[in-house]
Amino acid sequence: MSNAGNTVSAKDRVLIFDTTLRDGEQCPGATMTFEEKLEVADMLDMMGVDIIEAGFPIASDGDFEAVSAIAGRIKRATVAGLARAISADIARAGEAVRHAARPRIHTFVSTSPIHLQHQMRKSEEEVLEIITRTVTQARNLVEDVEWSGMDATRTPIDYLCRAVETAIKAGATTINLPDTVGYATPDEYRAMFKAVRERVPNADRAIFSAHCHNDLGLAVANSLAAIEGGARQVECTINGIGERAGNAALEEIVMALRVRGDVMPYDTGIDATYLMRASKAVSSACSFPVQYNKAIVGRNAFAHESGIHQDGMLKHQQTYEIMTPASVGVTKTSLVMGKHSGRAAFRSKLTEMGYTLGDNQLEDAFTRFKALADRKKHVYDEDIEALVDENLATAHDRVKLVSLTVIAGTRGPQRAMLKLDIDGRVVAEEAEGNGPIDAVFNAVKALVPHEAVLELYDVHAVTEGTDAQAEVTVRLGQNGAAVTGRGADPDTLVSSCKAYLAALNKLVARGSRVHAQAAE
Ligand SMILES: CC(=O)SCCNC(=O)CCNC(=O)[C@H](O)C(C)(C)COP(=O)(O)OP(=O)(O)OC[C@H]1O[C@@H](n2cnc3c(N)ncnc32)[C@H](O)[C@@H]1OP(=O)(O)O
Ligand SMILES: CC(C)C(=O)C(=O)O
Repeated sequence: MSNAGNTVSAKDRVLIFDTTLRDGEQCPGATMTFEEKLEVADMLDMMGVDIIEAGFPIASDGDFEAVSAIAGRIKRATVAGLARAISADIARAGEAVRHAARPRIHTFVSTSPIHLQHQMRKSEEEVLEIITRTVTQARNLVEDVEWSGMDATRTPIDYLCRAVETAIKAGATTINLPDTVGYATPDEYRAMFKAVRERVPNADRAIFSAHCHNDLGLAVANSLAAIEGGARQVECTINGIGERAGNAALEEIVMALRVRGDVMPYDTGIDATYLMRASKAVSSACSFPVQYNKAIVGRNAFAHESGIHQDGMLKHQQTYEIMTPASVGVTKTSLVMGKHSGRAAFRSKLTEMGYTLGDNQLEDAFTRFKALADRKKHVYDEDIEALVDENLATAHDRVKLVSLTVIAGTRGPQRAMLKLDIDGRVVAEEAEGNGPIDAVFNAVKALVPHEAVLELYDVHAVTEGTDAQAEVTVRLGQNGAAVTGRGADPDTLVSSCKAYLAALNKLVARGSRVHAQAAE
C-alpha cells in the first residue's frame, strides 16, 4: 500500500507540468476568472507541481494579465507561457513570464503532414527554418525554452527526429512530443520516445516530455508509457480537464506512479494529500463537475455499496482499496447504504449512529432496510434512523400494518383497502374518504374503533428528492390527554397510516378506550 506523502525516493524523478490553466481552460465552458486562476496557481505551487503553464499570453489581454500575475507571485514552480511559432507570440509570452522566479517560454509548431498541408500550409523545410528562428528568439529571452511538435504522434519518425534535432540545436531545453489528437496507443507512444531519443544525436541535451489527450481514453496510459520510453516530464491537468475529451489527469498519473512504484520505478514531487483539494478548487473555479466514478477524486472513488465489499472493508481496508483515502486528501472511506448492502455494513452503520440492537431487532430492521432500499435510490442516515426508531418503538405494538392499497386521483371518492394484524389476527376493511388520507384513517377507525380526535397531522420529507422518505406525525387527543405517533415511508399514505397506528398503539398501551377489533 502506498503512503502517498511528499517523499521523493531514489526513483527516477518525473517532472509534473500542469496545464490546467492553459489546455485545461481550453475546454468549452471551463473559462476561469483572473482571481480563480491565481487561486488555482497557488494550489498547484503548494502541492509541488514543477511547471505551471499559466496561459497563452497572445490569446487575450486577460490571459496576458493572468500569466504575468502568476509569474509575479509564484516563488517555487517554473511558470510557462505558451506561444505559437510566431515572433509576436514569443515576445508576448516572454513579456508575461518576465517576472517569474523561473520563467519558461513554451513554443510549438505542427510537424504532421496533415497539419503542415492544411493548417500551416508550409513545407517541411519551411517549418524547420521556423523552428530555428522561433526557438532562437525564445532562447534570447529566457534560459528555459520548451518546444513542442504539435501532432507528433501522426508525424513520420524521420521528420520528427529532424525537427527535434533542430529545436535542440536552436536552444530548446525541453522537447515535448504531444499526442495532440489522442490517437496513439501506449506501445506506439513508448516506442516513439525511445526511437527519437536513440536517433536524435543531441537528444541528451534536453528533457523529453509527454502531453496526452484523452480522445480514446488512453491519456494516462500513454503518459505512463512515455515515461517508460524515456520522458521525464508529463503534461497534465487537474481532473483531466482539457480540449475535447481532456488531457491526462494529474492525480491519476501521480497515484499510478505512487501505488505501482513496484513496476514503474519513477516518482514525482507532488504532495498527494492536496489532490482532493485541488480537484475541488478546479471543479468549482471552472464549474465543471467531477464525474462520480472518476479515479482518485471522484466521490465514489473511496465509496463502497455492495455488501461483500463492505464486509471485506470492515475486516481489512486493503481488501478493496489500493491506497488510503488520506493519502490523496479524502477524509475517509464511505460505506454507502443501499440495496446491495449486507448485514455487516448495516450493523456497523447502526453502531456508528449510536444504536445497539439485539439480533432479532437487527434482523427485523435489516429486512425493512432492504425493502426501503429496493424502493429508494439513496438511503441516507436519516432514513435509517427513521426506520430503526420506528422499529424500536413498534416492537410491542398490538396493531400492525399488513397492507394498504389506496385508489386516489381526480375521480373520487378515494378508497382505501386496509389489512391490519391485531394481536396476531389479520383483519381487513375498505373505506371511502374525502381524499386518500381521510379514506385511510376511516379504514383504520373501522378496524380499531376509538373516540380519540385527530389533533394534528403533519408531513415532511426526511431526505431529498421525489423518492424521499415522508415522515408523518399524527397527534390524537382523548379526554384531555394526547399521544403522538410517527411513521416513515417513501409512500406518504403508508407513512400516514403507520403514524396513525403508532398513536393508536400508544393509546392502547395506556389502557385508553380503544377497541382493537380482532382482540375482542
Ligand atoms: C493543440 C493546442 O492546444 S494548440 C493551442 C490552442 N489554443 C488556442 O488556440 C487558444 C488561444 N487562441 C487564440 O486566442 C487565437 O486562436 C489566437 C490569438 C492564438 C490566434 O487568433 P487569430 O489570429 O484570429 O487566428 P485563428 O485562431 O483564426 O487561426 C490560427 C492561426 O494560427 C496559425 N497557427 C496555428 N498554430 C500555429 C503555430 N504553432 N505556429 C504558427 N502559426 C500557427 C494557423 O495556421 C492560423 O493562421 P492563419 O490565420 O494564417 O491561417
Ligand atoms: C501546444 C501543444 C503542446 C498542445 O497543447 C497539444 O499538442 O495538444
